[in-house]
Amino acid sequence: MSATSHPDPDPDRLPKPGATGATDPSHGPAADDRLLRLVTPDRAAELTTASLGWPSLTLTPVQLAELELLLVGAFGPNPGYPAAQELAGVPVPILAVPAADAEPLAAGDTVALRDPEGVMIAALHVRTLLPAPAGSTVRLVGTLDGVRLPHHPDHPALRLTPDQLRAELRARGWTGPQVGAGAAWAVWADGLLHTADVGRIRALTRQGKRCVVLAPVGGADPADAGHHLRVRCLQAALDAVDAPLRPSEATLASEAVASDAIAAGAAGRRHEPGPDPYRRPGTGDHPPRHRSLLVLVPAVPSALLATPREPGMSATVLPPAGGTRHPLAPGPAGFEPAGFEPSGLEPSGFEPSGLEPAALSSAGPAPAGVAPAAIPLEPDGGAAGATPSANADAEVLARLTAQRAHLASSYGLSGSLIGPAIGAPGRQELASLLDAGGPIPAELTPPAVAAELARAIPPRSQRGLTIFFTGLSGSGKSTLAGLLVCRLLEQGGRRITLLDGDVVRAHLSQGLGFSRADRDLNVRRIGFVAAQVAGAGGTAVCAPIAPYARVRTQVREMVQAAGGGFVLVHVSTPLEVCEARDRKGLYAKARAGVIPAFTGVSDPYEQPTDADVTVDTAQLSGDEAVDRILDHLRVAGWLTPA
Ligand SMILES: Nc1ncnc2c1ncn2[C@@H]1O[C@H](COP(=O)(O)OS(=O)(=O)O)[C@@H](OP(=O)(O)O)[C@H]1O
Ligand SMILES: Nc1ncnc2c1ncn2[C@@H]1O[C@H](COP(=O)(O)OP(=O)(O)O)[C@@H](O)[C@H]1O
Repeated sequence: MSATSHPDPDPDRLPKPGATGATDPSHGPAADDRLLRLVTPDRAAELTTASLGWPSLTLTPVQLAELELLLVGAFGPNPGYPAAQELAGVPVPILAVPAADAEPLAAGDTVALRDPEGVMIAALHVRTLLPAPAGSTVRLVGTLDGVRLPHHPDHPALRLTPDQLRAELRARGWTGPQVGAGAAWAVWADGLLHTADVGRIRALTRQGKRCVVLAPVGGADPADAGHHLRVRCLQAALDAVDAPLRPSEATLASEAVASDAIAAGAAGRRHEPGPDPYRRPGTGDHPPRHRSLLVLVPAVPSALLATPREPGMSATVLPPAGGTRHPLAPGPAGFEPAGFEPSGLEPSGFEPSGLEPAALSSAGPAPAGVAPAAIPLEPDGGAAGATPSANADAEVLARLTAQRAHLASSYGLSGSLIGPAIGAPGRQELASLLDAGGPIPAELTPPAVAAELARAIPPRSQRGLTIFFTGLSGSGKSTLAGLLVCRLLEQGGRRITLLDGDVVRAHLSQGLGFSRADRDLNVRRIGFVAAQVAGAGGTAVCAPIAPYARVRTQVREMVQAAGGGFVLVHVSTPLEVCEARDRKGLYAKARAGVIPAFTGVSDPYEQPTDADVTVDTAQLSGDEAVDRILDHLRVAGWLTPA
């Protein structure tokens, strides 16, 4: 999407990240790599003891990732949560808490910042609290004492701090005396790397550059299969970088060279001829396994940079950002912004960077926020597929670009490619191919990446599924669900779990009533079980009233996040018909006021606007209604044709 080189910082004002003295990074291990902002073990023990008397803040996964970025020095050698949200054009992490939770805090307090398991990561010495204009959150501003880095059980070999990456670059000889001459570039991979991206990396290596693929994984859940799938796919793509170039790739690679040349022109520098890019590893003096390197960084991935959203979008070349300027350079003495506005780094649907209020607790873990979707493909759309307006996108992109360019510079890299390459497939394009179980052409994604995706995401006909009926009492949900289950079992091929409304209430939701809160809890429980069933490859058929749209949407998202498909069936039988049937006599009791809050009579039913199938049993027989549902399942690929 954009290519930037990192010009030298203004030496009078802003130190290059990590630099504490003038050194040539190509000259062996240096004393200048001291970005890590952790206190000594003795001081950490002192802080841990003292923290027993402090208030605690349990950070969300995203806040934890942003704190990690601060502690590894990605925003400069003297981090903290500054009063300004953006310094030298680079957005910096902020820490926001609900206003009510911040009430007991005052300037001068120290707060223990903890991970979701209650382990203290840092001590925050609060300098000031800045109320948000909306009044719902408060920003904590202050300095940090880092106690330890957050623990990551996954992929330890791929997680390098800026210091460690700089050392690795030196060890590989991937540093150069000046920008552009053999120095390593960052290729940001917010989603996957496809054939066009591989071509772009090869184009860079043809220019003599080495590439470090920086994969933002901030907030990823190590127990999330999608996160691991993404990393496996990225590794497979790097293998493809070393494979011989196919003719179909050559076009994409030459486009990438042209695009990069524009960026290089904007940066005011010339490309230098590079070594033979097709030399197989192992023939050089210091043969690395790959011509490029994958590093997982605790930046928060952005949907905007994960996949092209429309043809041509990824051709945009932005001018170089002033990303090497030190974002934490002190502003005018006493400067405090008047208020705080959202940093706007993230599009809707992804968790806002640093904006989600943390939960303040005196001890122990608190509920963590939801981490950004790590599953690279959500075939039916969903949170990660949300598309904000074009203007908002442009603003967010500019801020992201500035931040990413700065981060790459912090990691010792001399330029950045940000966003997918021209020709990279969109999420929907890949999802459709995977849904159908068809081959993914090598022109779109390297075969090894396609194989990883296909292994993890089976075609719809073999994928877990939830069929979720909603409708008024007496509309026919149980009858149709029962009939549908029979038909599916007759056909074979799917393992089915029936979660009927009445049965669930007798077991899973025993004791719950019909208040909105109880109904929501009941439906969420059904959704939870359905997600487990579908995630394990089974088929859940659910038939509650589920009168509220919000919870129905949550259930859809839960099931899809578990890797299953979701089909919403609205049984739209009119109230008068349901009431006339009154099989259980409940409508009569509701009209008489004996049963309070009865759906359709004295309690709301929100008509679905997102139903995949709608059937009215006043118009259709049970068999006809089920035929319609089966037709939909076949056309959508959830069932193989009979
Ligand atoms: N106040 C009130 N409102 C609606 N329904 C009521 C109520 N009280 C009892 N019942 C009986 O409970 C069944 C609905 O339970 P659900 O779990 O499907 O409802 S919900 O989704 O939690 O709203 C529903 O069963 P169905 O007729 O199968 O829908 C009713 O028999
Ligand atoms: N076309 C139809 N489809 C489904 N049910 C029908 C139909 N026509 C009449 N009914 C009757 O309507 C009632 C629906 O009850 P039920 O399936 O328990 O609904 P719900 O689960 O939505 O409360 C049953 O008595 C069923 O026999």
